Amino acid sequence: MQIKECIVSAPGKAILHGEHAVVHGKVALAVSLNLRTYLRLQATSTSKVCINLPNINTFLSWDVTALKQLLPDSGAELGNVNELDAELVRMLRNFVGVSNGTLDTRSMAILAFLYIYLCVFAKSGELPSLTVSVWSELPTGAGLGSSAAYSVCLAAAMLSASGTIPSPLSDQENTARWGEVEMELINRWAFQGERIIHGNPSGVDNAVGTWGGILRYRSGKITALSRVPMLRILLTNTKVPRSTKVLVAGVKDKLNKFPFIINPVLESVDAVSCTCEQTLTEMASDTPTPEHYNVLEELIDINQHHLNVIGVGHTTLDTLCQVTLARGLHSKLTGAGGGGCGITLLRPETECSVVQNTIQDLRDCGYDCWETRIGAAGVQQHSPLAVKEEVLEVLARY
Ligand SMILES: Nc1ncnc2c1ncn2[C@@H]1O[C@H](COP(=O)(O)OP(=O)(O)O)[C@@H](O)[C@H]1O
Ligand SMILES: C[C@@](O)(CCOP(=O)(O)O)CC(=O)O
Ligand SMILES: [Mg+2]
Repeated sequence: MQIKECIVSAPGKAILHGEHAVVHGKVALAVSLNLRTYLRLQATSTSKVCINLPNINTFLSWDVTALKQLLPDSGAELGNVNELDAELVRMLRNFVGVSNGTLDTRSMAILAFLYIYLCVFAKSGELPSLTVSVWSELPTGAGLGSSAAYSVCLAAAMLSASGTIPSPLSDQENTARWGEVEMELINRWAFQGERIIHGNPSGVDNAVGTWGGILRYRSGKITALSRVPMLRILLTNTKVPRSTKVLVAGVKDKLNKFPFIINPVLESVDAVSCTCEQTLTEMASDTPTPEHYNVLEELIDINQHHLNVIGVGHTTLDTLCQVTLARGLHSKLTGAGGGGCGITLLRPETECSVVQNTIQDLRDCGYDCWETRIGAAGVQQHSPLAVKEEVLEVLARY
């Protein structure tokens, strides 16, 4: 088989409103970030499959012959793109030696890689030897969708390398995007990767990683919001580690235990997302007014309280809210919570000195804090010429 080498990237995301509620069929609004995960796939003649994941200090390889033994004898279809093949996941767990229910970050990343590799290449008839290296600008496990960006890159690279989807790069272009049909397929395989890492993902993160921009997401229905004002957002990483899988499972337990208490909270989060969407649409079609920003701030405060009610807050996130409020700015957690990252809305009239002082206050708390640009492009393929030198250097190191 002729393996097509490639470099792909996908963005991280911030959820404006609707995290957790979206897992239970409610609306979420999410934006892509200008922080990306990059993956380089190279063909080799070593008869080995190698994976290099420097962000999580994981470097492994397997003989292709050993991996072939995981394929069904009968030539039966392996891993349907629309559902997770539980038997294959069980075999892979045995193969890499992890127990069911493990939360070990490395194991999840490896399982997702092997699962997508086996399913995609088994369909194309042959398991090739190759080396995959992944490097991300995103903090891992901090609420900015690193797992989804990783899964989107895995899906795009393997579908492209196997020839399942064509390369979008032309001679004149150094960076290009796939068409709708290919992106749909990338998104579906990425969702299976997210399932392995998260347990029960809503699919919003991989949708943003694939399409980029600003999306409304509900039960698999993705709507791109084309008319939105340019929002200025501060991102703060409390650096408290947490696992999306554990937090999502915790909300489910609470919902099962107190359905009449938690369901109305999730309904209210849904209404917050819808009101935010309406406000953003109004702001884009008219000149944004201070009153619009007051509404956005109130929605942030309401949602942050709701997220505390459903048990995904953290004292460091409370501190983030208090510190920014002391400077007149409103914050909420973003992603799964329990630590990780929060977002702070900046108003157009917020003075530069206020932003700088807020960033310093948050850094004094031991947090990372920076202003971000939202709405970056979704999954892309790059020629080496189009990749920043420092990223290429890390990818080429292994
Ligand atoms: N660059 C990366 N390299 C390897 N694995 C990654 C990378 N980024 C994310 N992952 C996988 O995703 C997991 C983090 O996912 P998650 O808990 O959902 O946090 P988040 O998606 O908010 O960053 C990691 O433990 C790892 O398994
Ligand atoms: C909590 C949730 O809504 C978002 C999780 O995002 P992250 O993995 O924390 O970046 C889960 C999901 O939508 O699958
Ligand atoms: Mg995640």
